[in-house]
Amino acid sequence: MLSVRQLTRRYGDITVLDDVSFDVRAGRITGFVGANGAGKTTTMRIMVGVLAPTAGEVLWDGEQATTELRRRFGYMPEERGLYPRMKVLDQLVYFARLHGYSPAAGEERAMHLLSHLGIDGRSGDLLDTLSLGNQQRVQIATALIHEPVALILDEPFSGLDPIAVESMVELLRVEVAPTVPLLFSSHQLELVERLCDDLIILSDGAVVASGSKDELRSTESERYRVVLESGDAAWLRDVAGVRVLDVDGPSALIELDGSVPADVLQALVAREKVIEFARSVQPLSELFSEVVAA
Ligand SMILES: Nc1ncnc2c1ncn2[C@@H]1O[C@H](COP(=O)(O)OP(=O)(O)OP(=O)(O)O)[C@@H](O)[C@H]1O
Repeated sequence: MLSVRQLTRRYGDITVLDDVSFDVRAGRITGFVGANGAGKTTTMRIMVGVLAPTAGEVLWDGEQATTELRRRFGYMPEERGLYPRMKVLDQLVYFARLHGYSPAAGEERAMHLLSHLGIDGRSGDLLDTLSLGNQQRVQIATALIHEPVALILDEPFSGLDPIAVESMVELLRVEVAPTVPLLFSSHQLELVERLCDDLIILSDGAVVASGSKDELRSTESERYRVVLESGDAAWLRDVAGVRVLDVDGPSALIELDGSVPADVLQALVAREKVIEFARSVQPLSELFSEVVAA
């Protein structure tokens, strides 16, 4: 498990990270979200060791992460850092060799990743002749080239078309061993919602929520979407144990303050025909606005 504890980072008088602690568990995909300037990149750079924290530490299975270990992390920086005038395969083999691969093993690994990403046909091309999306695929291949023990990806999906996103997601699912903690930042909340198991929400340099996606979305009281056959659902406001959050004609979003769902449903059908009574899961975008605005 990869963890950060009480990370603080200051630039002069400005504190951009303030006492940040969280865990990135192995075998789970952890999404890292927060508004522009919240401190995601700063945190990730500290985790891989390219930036020093003002205070706090990065732990691996509870012990301080060494430089040696962090060399085995895979990192996709926000500012993509490849050689534009070098051929795609040559640079992947170059990075593989920096990690101790032989030229043949490096080439094999590189071609394996490129073919997974659907760009093996471009292996002999100069990087800057590829589209931005394809350059990004090469960047992810670079992060994976040495079979990393942990993966930290800063906005890996930004600017990609849906097919490229799918091939990258598929590659991560297949290539990343279940023992590898994977943290990725993104502003695409629907994508984060679909992909991640765990979530960390950062706001103004502080963690405002963290945990499994399901835990974070389950509110104290249960929410249900109710659709009546006709009329106006506003009368639900008078039903005991029900708090109405939203009404739109015959449909309403309600919260049950500890009351038994079956009892509430019974009270509703006694009065009117109910077409739908279904548990409603809070979308991530709503959770995000709630915790960031709090
Ligand atoms: N070298 C620096 N000197 C001063 N301030 C900095 C420096 N680097 C980053 N910051 C500030 O730290 C804050 C956090 O920046 P960071 O890039 O970590 O945010 P982020 O969450 O990754 O944002 P984004 O989603 O826009 O990429 C910002 O206010 C930024 O201006």
